[in-house]
Amino acid sequence: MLKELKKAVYEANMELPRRELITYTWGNVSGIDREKGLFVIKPSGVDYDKLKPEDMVVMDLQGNKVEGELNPSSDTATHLELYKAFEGVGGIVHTHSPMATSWAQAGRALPCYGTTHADYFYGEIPCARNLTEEEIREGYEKNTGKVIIETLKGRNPMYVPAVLCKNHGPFTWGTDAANAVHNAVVLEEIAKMNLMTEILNPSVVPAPQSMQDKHFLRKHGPNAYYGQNQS
Ligand SMILES: O=C(CO)[C@@H](O)[C@H](O)COP(=O)(O)O
Repeated sequence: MLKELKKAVYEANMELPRRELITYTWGNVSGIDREKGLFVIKPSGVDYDKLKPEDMVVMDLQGNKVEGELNPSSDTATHLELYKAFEGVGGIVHTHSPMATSWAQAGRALPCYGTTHADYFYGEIPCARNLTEEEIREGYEKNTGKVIIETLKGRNPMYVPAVLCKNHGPFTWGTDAANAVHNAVVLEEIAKMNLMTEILNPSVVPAPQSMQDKHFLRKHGPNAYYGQNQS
């Protein structure tokens, strides 16, 4: 079942150590087939150098495992909440990438200081609040998803395909698993650049809105024209 999607999700997971976004098993990638109402996610706690495409776990949108020998990622319920809330999302990534996780631990949102950010994320990348004790007891991973959704209320999640979870780490998403990993790589680079920017200039302010609009909308807006798709 879903052999192609399992291969794509496996490849996306293997990109995390290749891009040095994870250490040991600190992360996970999933991808969804919305026509079948199923998604594929990395198994929990399996070393990446032992991972195989056939190890990927198939889940339904009620959170039931429908195929796979191994237990799904411990963050599966977070991925599921995001798939249910964000219709355009085809793939989701969670990592503990050092720089983005440092901003998350500091409880800081990532302001848009330049065009690198604006090419991928429209406006600041927010930091979600901590879960309450009750939310943790009720279901940590499910409510992590709900807090991410709450944090982006009123914003287009495909325009801001990332949220930092306070004291935890980043979640990113995209049109498919590979695109979600691409956004995770860019997020880590932005986190690095933002830290150095603030060290070089503690009074730095976000890039002008007109610059942010141009850079984001030329690639992702309704009349995108970037690259080779210029009329
Ligand atoms: O956020 C966490 C732990 O804090 C998880 O992302 C783990 O680091 C990866 O868990 P599995 O996907 O292997 O269950």
